[in-house]
Amino acid sequence: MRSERDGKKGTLEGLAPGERGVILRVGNERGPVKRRLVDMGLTPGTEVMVRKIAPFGDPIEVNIRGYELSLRREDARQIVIATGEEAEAASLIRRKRSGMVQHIPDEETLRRMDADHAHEAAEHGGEPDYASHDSREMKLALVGNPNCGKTTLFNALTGSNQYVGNWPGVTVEKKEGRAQVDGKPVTVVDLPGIYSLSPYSMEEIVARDFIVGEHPDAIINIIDATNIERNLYLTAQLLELERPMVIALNFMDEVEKHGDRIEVAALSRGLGVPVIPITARTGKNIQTLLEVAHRQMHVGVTVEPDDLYDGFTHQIHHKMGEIIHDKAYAANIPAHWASIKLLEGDNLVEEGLGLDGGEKRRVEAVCSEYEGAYVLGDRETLIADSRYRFIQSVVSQSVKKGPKADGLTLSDKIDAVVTHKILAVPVFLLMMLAMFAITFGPGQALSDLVDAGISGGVSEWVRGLLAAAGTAPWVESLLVDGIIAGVGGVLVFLPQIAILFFFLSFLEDSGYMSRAAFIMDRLLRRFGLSGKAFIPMLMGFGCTVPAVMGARTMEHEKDRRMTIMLVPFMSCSARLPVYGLMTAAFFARWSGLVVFSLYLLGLICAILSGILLKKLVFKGEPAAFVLELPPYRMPTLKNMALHVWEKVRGFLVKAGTLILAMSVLLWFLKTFGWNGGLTMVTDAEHSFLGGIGGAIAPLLIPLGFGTWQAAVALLTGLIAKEMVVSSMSLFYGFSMSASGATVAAALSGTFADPVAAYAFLVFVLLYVPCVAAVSTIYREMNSLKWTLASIAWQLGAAYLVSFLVYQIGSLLF
Ligand SMILES: Nc1nc2c(ncn2[C@@H]2O[C@H](COP(=O)(O)OP(=O)(O)OP(=O)(O)O)[C@@H](O)[C@H]2O)c(=O)[nH]1
Ligand SMILES: [Mg+2]
Repeated sequence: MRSERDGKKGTLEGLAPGERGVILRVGNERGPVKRRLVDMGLTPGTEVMVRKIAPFGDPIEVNIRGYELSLRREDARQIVIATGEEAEAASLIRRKRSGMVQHIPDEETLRRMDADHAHEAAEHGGEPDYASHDSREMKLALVGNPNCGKTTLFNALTGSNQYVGNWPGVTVEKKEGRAQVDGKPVTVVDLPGIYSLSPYSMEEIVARDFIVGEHPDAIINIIDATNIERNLYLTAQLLELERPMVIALNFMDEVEKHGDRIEVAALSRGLGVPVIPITARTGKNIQTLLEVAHRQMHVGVTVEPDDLYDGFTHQIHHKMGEIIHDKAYAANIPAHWASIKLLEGDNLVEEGLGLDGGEKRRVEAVCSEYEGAYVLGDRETLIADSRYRFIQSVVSQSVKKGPKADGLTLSDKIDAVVTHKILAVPVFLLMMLAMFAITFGPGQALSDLVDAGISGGVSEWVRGLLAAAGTAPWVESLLVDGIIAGVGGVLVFLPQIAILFFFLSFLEDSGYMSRAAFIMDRLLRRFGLSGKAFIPMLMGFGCTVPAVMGARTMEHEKDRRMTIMLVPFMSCSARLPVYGLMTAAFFARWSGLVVFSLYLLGLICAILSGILLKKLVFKGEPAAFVLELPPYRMPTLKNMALHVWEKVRGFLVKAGTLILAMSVLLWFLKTFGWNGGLTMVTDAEHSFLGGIGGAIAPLLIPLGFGTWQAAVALLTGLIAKEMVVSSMSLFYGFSMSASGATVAAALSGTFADPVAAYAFLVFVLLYVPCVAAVSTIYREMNSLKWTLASIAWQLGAAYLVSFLVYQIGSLLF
């Protein structure tokens, strides 16, 4: 019998935490999962180590090429590995074999290639077009892997405040901004992150279409210097585009902290493009970067990407070029790149070129020749391998890893708890509980202070002023009962909203989001979603609009639609004022717990909907789950303050515009009615609102709050959820500094008991989010049918669940 040390062959799935192996083969069939694995560095010959196994035994987290990646067991099963001596033997054989089959082009071929290149350059105008460059504003594209700091750099260059977070997939659409270089303005374009130029998900397609289709004048390729090998894989593909390019070596602060050394000059020599070390977070060296990028735009193409491949790949690539070269120029697709993409089997490029039958057959023949010559794998892996070997040769000459920090890194220590196989889920729930307890505990006290200020101070002051001026009673009513009650009623919740966003932004900036996806994958997969869906769901605690857009990172269209259907159930911050008002009135001592139960209920409804939708509509296999887990980073105060401020500002603007206007409108509709003509009514029940609300109210009786006030409040909530609070304070005219008991007494007309109040909260939690969210859903779904379906689903869920809550609750309490 052989001992463990002798090594064994098996799949990655079989490794225990801490075990290492060398990849022999990745998958049998070509497909998106396999391509993604290969793009992310899982190529034959690479060492992998299993780091962790998620709660419930799936997915697993591996370390590959110096970074952490999570993948499912079923995908890990496709990866054949060897361990111990077996691994050494395997890599020896591999080296020999690949040496054996390497064809070095002979002198004659090389000469012919050179001549071709010269010919090509002359024919298609290799000279840069200075005149046209000077007459229009030039465009610089920021391109790089997800989470490598593109947006941070974008913000530093353009002075913008675009969203930055420590997880892959923050940016999902392209954004333009302006920067100055040599006194001239240039346009800088921030793009979603990509791992390769073979896109999978919607936001990645945006990036590739821009880079390849819209011809930016130069590319700034940002590289995470702490993870250079994997990042350079995209660089290799960008070099294939033969565009003016400069490399921004980001995260230099972390490199220095780790004690690594990067020979920038050697790296630049190896890659054939300028490399500028920067720290995007502090803005260090970014002006130099901009100047070099600008120079590159004028210099034009500076690289000869043929060096990227081994001799045989080079030769095959050349053959491919001969077949498609004219078509590529006609289709305005870079020929060198198109040839290599065809060899990799990229369908999008194949369609774009519009090859005829004969050409397709010749392309196939070349591909077969390529695959046939190697014993090691299919063309996709072969090309990736070729690129990675080039990268390794460059990296080995330019990067010196510092003395490895012995023992566990900080990230490991945090992960030991946060992704622990038993503790992970309780830790998540505890974190949420703490977040809501603080928001609704001490946060509530802060709100009360503001509250006292507004109602005690402002209202009384305005009342006094108006009385002194002797204005008509309706003016006082409009100002005090309409505007101050409506807008002020919402404004008092500002501190709580700020606190909630402070916590959310801490989670987003720290690196927890990817871990949450890692922990939840197994659970979410039950209803056919990947753990990635959990990221948009968590974002939904902030605001539904960006969360719905965040679903773009889902690889399958089905998954994306389903995620969009679920996200509105997550309780957004606009619902917070409603919780604040009602819990203070009806659940004084238990308000934190009651609110937590609502957040949890939203989550549960999302998951239950997922299970149902999966059974009914979105049948099929869940998409792959391959997700990078970035190291934890201490969130910067500046970034968090910025997030909070953006939200607070948005909230203030909303209060000053939408909510103000709506409050005036509501006041009007509540104060006047139609009685043969426009008349001021004494009893609001006879007002316009009373009429509208009264028509809907009977529907709400089974839910416990069948009054016109509740009906109207819910209607106005469609405009913005905060309006529910404005409406209530408008209708019941309770003073805002009133104690919970007084408010409860005022509201007792609608809510006979806490059960009815809770049912109302449940309805507010689950029913259709605001118009802004619905219009985002419409845009992202790009279908009226789906938008209506989503509205109907949410209304149905809200009605059903609050019905159950009220009916069952009334029996129990
Ligand atoms: N220490 C350090 N952190 C940085 C630096 N640049 C960016 N970060 C952090 O890295 C994380 C990712 O930054 P982003 O700018 O959102 O990255 P991105 O490339 O736009 O990511 P996606 O939009 O997801 O593709 C954030 O937590 C940043 O604060 C840097 O130079 N040093
Ligand atoms: Mg970004």
